[in-house]
Order: sequence, then structure tokens, then C-alpha cells
Amino acid sequence: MARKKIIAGNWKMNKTPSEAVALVNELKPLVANEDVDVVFCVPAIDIIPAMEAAKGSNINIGAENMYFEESGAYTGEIAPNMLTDAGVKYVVIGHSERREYFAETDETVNKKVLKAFEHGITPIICCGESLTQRKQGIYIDWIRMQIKIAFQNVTADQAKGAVIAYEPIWAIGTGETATSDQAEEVCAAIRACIKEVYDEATAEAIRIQYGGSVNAGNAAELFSKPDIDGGLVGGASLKADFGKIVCYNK
Ligand SMILES: O=C[C@H](O)COP(=O)(O)O
Repeated sequence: MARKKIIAGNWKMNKTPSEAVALVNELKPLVANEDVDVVFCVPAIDIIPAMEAAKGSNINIGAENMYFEESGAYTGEIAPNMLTDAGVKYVVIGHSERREYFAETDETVNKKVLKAFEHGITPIICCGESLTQRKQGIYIDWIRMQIKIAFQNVTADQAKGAVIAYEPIWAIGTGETATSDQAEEVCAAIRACIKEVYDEATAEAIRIQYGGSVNAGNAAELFSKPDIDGGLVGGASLKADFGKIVCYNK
């Protein structure tokens, strides 16, 4: 079964609302590719203006984070129904920067994943190893554990619609991309893990992205691998180059 590629930009803590509108307008004509689902995950304050600017284009606006409670006294957090009310259909969950700087754990990732599904939002669930874990040769075991916890109590039907982003921490923002073989090895292992936890149909349906210094020069090679269904792109999603990544097959 051919899986549709999904290429998402993760803007991180970049772009004011007016800059967001300008970037969406600049990229709109450059990311038109009907073979690919295109998502811009943007800071919460940019969601509504970016959504407005993206109207009539193939750009989906997503969020970079979401809390696992419905509402209440959680200063600074954003609730799932705030996202759905704004039209958001995708949310990044468990990015390594959230885990490192904001104390997110596999358990909170799981709570957020469950909450996203409850609200019909597609989670882009991040996993990945540190350089030390890679050198120690324990990276596959580590990622399998992250995946198993993230998917606890998630049904097979829900899992089929999920997106997993494999992002080796050592490749994020460093300019050091994993080779396509390194990325494929882990994405294939993630798919095998999903097959073990669920079944073959779920493993074949779920989409797995690679993230970590993806750029216009390496996207086509990475996305040609059988288990890599697109990318989660940081730095290169903030400029016109993102158009070339989305149109890697043109
Ligand atoms: O979410 C995106 C990743 O952290 C990759 O960032 P990067 O493309 O700047 O390396």
C-alpha cells in the first residue's frame, strides 16, 4: 500500500504573527504538491493568522505542543479544544526539545497522544536517541521503548492515523544529517515495533517521518527510502527552501 508522504515544518520559537503571515504567503505557491500532505507547525500565537493566510492553499496549520487536560488552572498551556476550534488538525508531541527543556517524559507524551486522538487531532509523535546512545549501540532499544510507551492504550485504528517522527537528537539543528541508510534502519525498526504491538495493517498504514537537518539537497534521497514517509523539518522550513523539500519529487 502506498502511503502518502507527509512533510511538516516545525517553526519552533521563530516568527511573530506578522512574520508568520509573510512566510505562509511566500511559501504558498512553492509547496503545491498534491502527492504530499503539507503541514506547518507554528507557535500557538501564530496559528490563527497563519490559518487565515493559508486559506485556499494545500497548507495545513498545526501546533507545536498541546496540554493533556481539557481546561483549567494550567497557566501558559494550550488546550486541545483551543486547537480544534482554530481548525488545527496536527500537533507535534514529545519533541526532544520539549523533553530536554520542559521536562516532558514518555508518560506525558502518552497522555498527550491519547488526548489528541480524543479530539480528532493527528499527533506527530517524536522519538530519537542521543549521540551517546547511538555510540553505545542501544538506540533501537531506546526508540522501541519510547514508541511502546507513547502508544499505550492507543487503539489500532487510532495508530493507523498517527505520524511518528524519528529525530536523532545529534542531527537536530547541527547540519549533521543521518545518512539515508541510518534513518531507514531506525524507521524500519519503528515500523516493525508497531507491527509487534498491533498488526501488519497498522504498521503498513502508519506514517514515519525523518527529522534532523533535512534540507533541499538531501530530502529526495531520504524520502526515497521505503520506510521514510516524509520529514519533520526545522531550520529549512523557515525559508523558501522548504518549497524544494516539499517538491522533492518534481
Ligand atoms: O522538528 C524538527 C527537527 O527538530 C529538526 O530540526 P532541523 O531541521 O533544524 O535539524
